[in-house]
Amino acid sequence: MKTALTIAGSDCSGGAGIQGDLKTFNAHGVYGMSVITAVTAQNTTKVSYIQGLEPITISKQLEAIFEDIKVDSIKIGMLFNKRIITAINETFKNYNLPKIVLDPVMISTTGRILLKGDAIESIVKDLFPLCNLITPNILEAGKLTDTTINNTVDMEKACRKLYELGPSNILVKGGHLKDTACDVLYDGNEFTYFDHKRIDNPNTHGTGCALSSAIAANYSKGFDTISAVKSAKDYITKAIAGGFSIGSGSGPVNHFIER
Ligand SMILES: Nc1ncnc2c1ncn2[C@@H]1O[C@H](COP(=O)(O)OP(=O)(O)OP(=O)(O)O)[C@@H](O)[C@H]1O
Ligand SMILES: Cc1ncc(CO)c(N)n1
Repeated sequence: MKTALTIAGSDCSGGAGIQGDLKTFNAHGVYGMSVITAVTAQNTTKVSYIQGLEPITISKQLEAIFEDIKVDSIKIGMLFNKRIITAINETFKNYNLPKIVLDPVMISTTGRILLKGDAIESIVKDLFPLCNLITPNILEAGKLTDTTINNTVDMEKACRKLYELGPSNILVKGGHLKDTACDVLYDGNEFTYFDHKRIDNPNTHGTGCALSSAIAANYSKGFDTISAVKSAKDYITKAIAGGFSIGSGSGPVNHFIER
């Protein structure tokens, strides 16, 4: 069986972060492992508390996995602060790394900051060059490129700028666009569009986490980037459409879907 590792924050409500990623790996038939960077107290309405873990706790988790188990892909999500990013970067130097998908998580759906300001620079400098793919939403891509993104033309421009920062592929996600949910992929040469209709459903908590971990799972199974993203986009579209409602805010997507 193929494996996948998520390096991300814990979401006790089970929709996003580590919990959402492991559910996604499972749904893809890939053995999931996790390195927890931060523990959040959150639900469908808010993030009420965040505890970033000590860098040593993160390095030790990474070492325990890499010393013993073959990791076929890595998904990176919430990193929270600069010290955590440095610990990951330093530990990574000791191992051969598989394909890495990095979702530069900055703000929760409910508006809480999940990445401290000075950490953005470290993600770009230390981690972007190691990534096979990064998956910012339009707000994150805007912040990283100092631009405002309102449409697919702006998304293309952001892709070009982000590519210069080192990742081999860029996927700017359009979940926060007004009329469509079009994601734009750039491989440094060509653009590919993954255009699906917007689904009118407030239960989109963890969509970004599920998309990036589905792509990582597909990489583990040997898919190339376009096939991995296409299959992940189909998955997340079904998972949003098949949504159920728990909690009084933005509920999670449904991983119990027919595939
Ligand atoms: N209402 C929607 N209808 C269809 N697809 C959607 C919808 N909302 C998000 N998506 C899709 O879900 C995926 C995640 O995109 P989004 O831009 O919401 O990421 P995100 O903001 O990082 O997610 P999160 O809310 O987990 O932080 C993308 O493929 C996007 O196109
Ligand atoms: C732990 C965690 N990671 C990512 C997100 C973004 O959806 C979230 N809300 N919580």
